Amino acid sequence: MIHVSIIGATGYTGVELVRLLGLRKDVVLDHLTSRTYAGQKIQEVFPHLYGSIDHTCEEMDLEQVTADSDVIFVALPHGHALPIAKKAKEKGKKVIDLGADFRLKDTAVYEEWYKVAHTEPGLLEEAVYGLPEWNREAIKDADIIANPGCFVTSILLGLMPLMKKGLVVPGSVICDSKSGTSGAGRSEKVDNLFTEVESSFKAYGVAHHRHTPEIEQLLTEMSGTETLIQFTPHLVPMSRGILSTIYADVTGGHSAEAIHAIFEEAYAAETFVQVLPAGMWPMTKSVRGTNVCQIGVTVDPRTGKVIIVSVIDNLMKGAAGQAVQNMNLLFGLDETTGLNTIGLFP
Ligand SMILES: NC(=O)C1=CN([C@@H]2O[C@H](COP(=O)(O)OP(=O)(O)OC[C@H]3O[C@@H](n4cnc5c(N)ncnc54)[C@H](OP(=O)(O)O)[C@@H]3O)[C@@H](O)[C@H]2O)C=CC1
Ligand SMILES: CC(=O)N[C@@H](CCC(=O)OP(=O)(O)O)C(=O)O
Repeated sequence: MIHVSIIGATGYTGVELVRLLGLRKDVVLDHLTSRTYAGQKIQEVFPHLYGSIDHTCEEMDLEQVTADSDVIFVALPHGHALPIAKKAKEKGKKVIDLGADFRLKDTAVYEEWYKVAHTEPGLLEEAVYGLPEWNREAIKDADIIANPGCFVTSILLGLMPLMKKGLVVPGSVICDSKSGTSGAGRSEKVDNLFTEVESSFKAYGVAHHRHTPEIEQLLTEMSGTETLIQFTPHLVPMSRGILSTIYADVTGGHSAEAIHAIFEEAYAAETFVQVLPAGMWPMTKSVRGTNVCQIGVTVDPRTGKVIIVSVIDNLMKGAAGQAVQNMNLLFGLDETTGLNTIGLFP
């Protein structure tokens, strides 16, 4: 049995972890923490869990959580995973952080983009970036896993086959991403009110979104060449889903067929990345509720640009699903355990 605690179990990613792990026969949910709902049954806070998950939310007692758990999922705002990971490490327990505290390797970059002091540079050095399709072997032996950002996952999976082959012209990448509102979390924000979001569509974080350095760090690692990108996120009136359209110049004048073949080969063995046949383009609804990333790719023969369209469910492959995939790897399980579902369509 794997003993699991979820810190921040009443946020959107936390409750998705509860949904994914709560009925597993090989998992015991030890502690579900929340400040607001401490003392309340989670099935009363979230009626979709009614009759399935009987746990009561509690305030976090870090000593107890780290004593009881084999793995601790941290689904809190940035900065809050640092003391938890420190205590877990002292007690020899694993941490999977859904936030950004262990993603950026340079503390100065973290502090510049997140405006939070990084108090655990030593732990940062040993944390492993949790994108299994890139880093599978390292994840298996990690103590601290930095689960990637949601936009980041869609963009990295979209570009990885070309970056690994060094085919992308540095500085040419433009990432244009759209997210549903659950990407912003469950706390009250005027920007996420129905009346603000409904019948509308807007860009935000233009030229300064905090996923930019994370994407650049990973693309640089993948290609071995310092890579800057242009990234613009947008908010669209849907609850779940991310669609990223990525444009890049490639070296060597490859045809659409050749580029498509590179993607098919790169992901042939990957359960959670599906390269669609030429001419078929992904939509967010196809991956809703799944841990799958679907990718469409072509080359525009007029401009020579590669166009990649990548979709994920931000709460699944973009957060909780990927975190469970990482947990499966950590505990030597089949990576797909508990994640084999087909999307909810329509
Ligand atoms: N939503 C998404 O699509 C994705 C989110 N992430 C990241 O995952 C983490 C969780 O996100 P998400 O679930 O959306 O967030 P939510 O805002 O939905 O939930 C946050 C959770 O943390 C608790 N919390 C909030 N503030 C504090 C605090 N100051 N101290 C302790 N607990 C706090 C909340 O409960 P309470 O206030 O009751 O304690 C709640 O359980 C964040 O770091 C986010 O950036 C990553 C990828 C995708
Ligand atoms: C729609 C929306 O607001 N999305 C969030 C991204 C959430 C995410 O991936 O989380 P991390 O903060 O863990 O990187 C945003 O743009 O900030």
